[in-house]
Amino acid sequence: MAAVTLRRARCWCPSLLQVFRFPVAQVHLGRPTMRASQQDFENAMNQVKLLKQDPGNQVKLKLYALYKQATDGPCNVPKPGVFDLVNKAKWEAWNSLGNLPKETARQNYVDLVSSLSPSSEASSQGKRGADEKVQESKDIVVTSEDGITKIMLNRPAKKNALTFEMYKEIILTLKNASTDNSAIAVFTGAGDYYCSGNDLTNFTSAAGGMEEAANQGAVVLREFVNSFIDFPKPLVAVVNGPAVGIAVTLLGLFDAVYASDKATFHTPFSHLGQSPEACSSYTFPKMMGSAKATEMLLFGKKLTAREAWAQGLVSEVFPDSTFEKEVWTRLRAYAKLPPNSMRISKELIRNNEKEKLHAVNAEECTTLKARWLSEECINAIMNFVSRKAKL
Ligand SMILES: CCCCCC/C=C/C(=O)SCCNC(=O)CCNC(=O)[C@H](O)C(C)(C)COP(=O)(O)OP(=O)(O)OC[C@H]1O[C@@H](n2cnc3c(N)ncnc32)[C@H](O)[C@@H]1OP(=O)(O)O
Repeated sequence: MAAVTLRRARCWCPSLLQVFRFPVAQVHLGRPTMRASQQDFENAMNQVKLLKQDPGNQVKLKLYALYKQATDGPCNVPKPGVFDLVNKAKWEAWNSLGNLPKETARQNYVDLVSSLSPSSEASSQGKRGADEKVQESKDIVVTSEDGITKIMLNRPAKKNALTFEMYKEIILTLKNASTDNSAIAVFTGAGDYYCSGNDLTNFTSAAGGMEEAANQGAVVLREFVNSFIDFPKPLVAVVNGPAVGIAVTLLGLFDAVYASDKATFHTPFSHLGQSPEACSSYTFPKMMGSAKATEMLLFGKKLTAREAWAQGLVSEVFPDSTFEKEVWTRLRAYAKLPPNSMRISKELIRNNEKEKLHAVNAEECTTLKARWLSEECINAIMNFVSRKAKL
């Protein structure tokens, strides 16, 4: 009979652990099996504690599921309720293993941990060093050259989805850029996406539960959007690929938007049980008329770059093959224009509706806070999370 002592792991980011408190166990299961032995299993559990980098919620879910299957066998406990987000995701991950034999689960656990082990971390870091990409690990890369502050969303493996930390970093970056020596500020994305919008695990991985996360989310979002409303210099988006959610709605607060013809613009708020943000409930109908804004903001119609141009959301579309070269050449020329003149002209344009934009932002944040706690939204987010958990 197995004797299992549960305790909490102390590794990676504490807030993530609070979410997926998968047990690190001292397990005595008796005889070793033909494949991964009990000792291998225990070693793997210890290795997990030594990981320097958070492997992400999906991997943690997988580890949790394999651990439970290896120790308790197939999942036969009741499914947690719809509002018990974390336990429901864990249950789904475990349940998805069906009747996988304990020995196989144990072997899979050992294999998974070994793929995350410090030696593989070290070798991948070594590769990065050889490429001299010093800032590779940062999610927001800020550079300043030729009068341009370039703000690159740099989380390509997650399609540049925005974490809470990234929102906060961007607020600070814009604050710095508003007083630095550059003439203009430019946002772009690393990899094939511009940005896939809000990281949908922001809420499932919040330490203090959904209500606390919704409160904090609304405060951060309001400040985040305010920093775009108030940014004093020309703000340009170089949309290198698909944009989703808040990455699209924010564009209504930019001064110019240049898009590759591979870019798409998608705001699936109703699909997510959410509502528009970044002042788009005001800027989109004003820009494209209410019929077209409804198709995007209520029905989640995805636009091509050319359609977005036709609606006034995009300034100009470029062939992907020449996009980077053409756009940056142009931006370098714009950045040589007299900066004070550009700043004053922007102020004239923006001052006409700054007050209105702040009021809209406040109302949208209040509305969203309630949406995040709704069953429609919670279900949509959990569907996304659990879809991945089953991979
Ligand atoms: C302070 C809080 C403010 C909140 C403001 C409110 C903002 C609202 C919004 O922005 S709503 C929009 C939210 N975004 C989405 O709904 C997009 C969700 N993602 C997807 O639908 C797809 O991932 C995709 C279409 C962007 C890309 O699909 P595909 O090409 O098939 O790639 P993958 O799905 O395999 O994605 C690769 C990898 O990235 C992870 N990922 C992508 N987008 C997100 C995201 N928005 N949140 C979290 N994770 C994301 C995805 O899970 C994969 O990870 P994995 O490799 O499985 O670990």
